[in-house]
Amino acid sequence: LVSCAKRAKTPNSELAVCRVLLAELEAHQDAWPFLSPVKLKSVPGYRKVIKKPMDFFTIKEKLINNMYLNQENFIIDVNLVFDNCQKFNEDDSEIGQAGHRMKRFFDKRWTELLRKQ
Ligand SMILES: Oc1ccc2c(c1)N[C@H](O)CC2
Repeated sequence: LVSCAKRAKTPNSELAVCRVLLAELEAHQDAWPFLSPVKLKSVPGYRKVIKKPMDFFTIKEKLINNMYLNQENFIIDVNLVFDNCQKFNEDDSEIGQAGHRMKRFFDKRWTELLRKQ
């Protein structure tokens, strides 16, 4: 998907935490709405409403291709997944609730992992 990326300068340890975090997000039972890109052709309005689509598969591709210059850019992309979800889905919808649970999980885990460093 993304191959000719600029080589990252992020120290390996920072990227290792991002890989651990992403693996936990992908394994979460509420991850199903976020595992792959939203099919823009089959979801009316999504392309117009959501300016920057993002998902866990795309984030994994970017990690593999060293496209994150630092941990912060990784966290910005993960939060983009949840912000897009809150924008497009009602809070009391299935996907809306999954997004809130995933965001709470992510916020807890990255502070735990980063506070340990
Ligand atoms: O009813 C539907 C149908 C498709 C989607 C959603 C809701 N929400 C997702 O955020 C984007 C994809």
